[in-house]
Amino acid sequence: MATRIRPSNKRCAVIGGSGFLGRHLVERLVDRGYAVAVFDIRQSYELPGVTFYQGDLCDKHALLVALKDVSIVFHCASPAPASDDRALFQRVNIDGTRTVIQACHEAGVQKLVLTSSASVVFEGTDIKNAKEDLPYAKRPIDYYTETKIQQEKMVLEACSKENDFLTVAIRPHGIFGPRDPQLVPILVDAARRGKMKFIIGDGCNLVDFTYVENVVHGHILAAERLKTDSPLCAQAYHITNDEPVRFWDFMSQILVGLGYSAPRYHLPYMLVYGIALLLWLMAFIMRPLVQIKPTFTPMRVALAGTHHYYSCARAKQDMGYQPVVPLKEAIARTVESYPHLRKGA
Ligand SMILES: NC(=O)C1=CN([C@@H]2O[C@H](COP(=O)(O)OP(=O)(O)OC[C@H]3O[C@@H](n4cnc5c(N)ncnc54)[C@H](OP(=O)(O)O)[C@@H]3O)[C@@H](O)[C@H]2O)C=CC1
Ligand SMILES: CC(C)CCC[C@@H](C)[C@H]1CC[C@H]2C3=C(CC[C@]12C)[C@@]1(C)CCC(=O)C[C@@H]1CC3
Repeated sequence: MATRIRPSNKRCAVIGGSGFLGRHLVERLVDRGYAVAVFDIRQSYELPGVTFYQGDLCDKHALLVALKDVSIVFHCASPAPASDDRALFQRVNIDGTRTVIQACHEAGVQKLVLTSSASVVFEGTDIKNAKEDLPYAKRPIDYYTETKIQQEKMVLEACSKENDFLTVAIRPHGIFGPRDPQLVPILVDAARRGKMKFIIGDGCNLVDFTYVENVVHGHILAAERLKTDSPLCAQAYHITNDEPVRFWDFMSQILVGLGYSAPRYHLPYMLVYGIALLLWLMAFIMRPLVQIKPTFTPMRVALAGTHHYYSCARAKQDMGYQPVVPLKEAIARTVESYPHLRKGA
């Protein structure tokens, strides 16, 4: 019988390694002595110890080149949630993830760590300290969430101890930190256009915002603790800062840190949600004629006006997870990293 030569445990690949989370993950893996292959549709930087492979993850042949001699694959590529393009989400998150799994099998990869999302259970209503056993959203709030659910199911179902292929899913929530192209830039853009004067709802809703280095720490712990006899096999894990914060306090701290005023006036949640829904519908109908990108999408309004925080007790118990950067320090580091977005810059 032919024996399969095991690739070195220190060779890994990061699919989506040019993105916000992916690049932070790559930098930390290199610090820890891993040789890293980045597979991404674009190359955004260069780093010693990292080999770049540019390609679409739906292309198995391109993936196989990057996965040669790799033992661990981190899959953190996805179209941006704001793209709202159903066909693109289906192609990349569902068909593409199926291709990633096939390529892992063919390349002899032993571990696949998926970046899922805590929002796979979010339906637009309050979630308080939820554990991972909460059922997937029956009515996902957008195509992004819908396809993240399918993606997570597919990766966890692919776990097979017999075939020496182990999988685990990390569910972060509200990732923020230096170089994030979403949260801080969108917030500042809204503030600059005078749209951040209002608090949606009573402003008391608690939310998890997770510093990117904590998310990276969760991914690396998961990869290193994922073994045939460990409880991590085929499981999903919430990774948060473990410090739920009022959504509007968090936004205000970022805004004030960058020199903008904090929102002050309250608007009823249902009113804003109704307007956002109407705008989304109009944008959808007019799409063939003109591209409109509303700041306040139904998803964003739901996220801004409800509780959504998650327990990471399972990650603490099974992989010894603890956040490495507390929220206060994380906000300070983030604000400092965006000098170009300061008021007046
Ligand atoms: N940001 C957040 O708050 C949260 C994110 N997540 C998950 O974390 C992961 C990383 O998110 P984040 O870093 O914010 O996202 P980014 O958009 O910054 O990174 C994703 C990377 O994947 C690339 N990519 C997209 N499509 C393909 C493709 N077909 N083939 C190869 N590469 C592709 C992107 O390229 P391009 O930019 O050109 O599209 C980008 O470089 C995602 O899976 C996301 O669902 C989960 C919870 C919260
Ligand atoms: C205009 C303001 C009302 C809101 C500005 C901030 C928002 C852009 C962000 C607040 C919560 C964020 C969030 C995500 C994206 C950016 C926010 C909406 C995700 C949707 C990213 C992908 C996920 O998997 C879940 C995230 C939840 C929180």
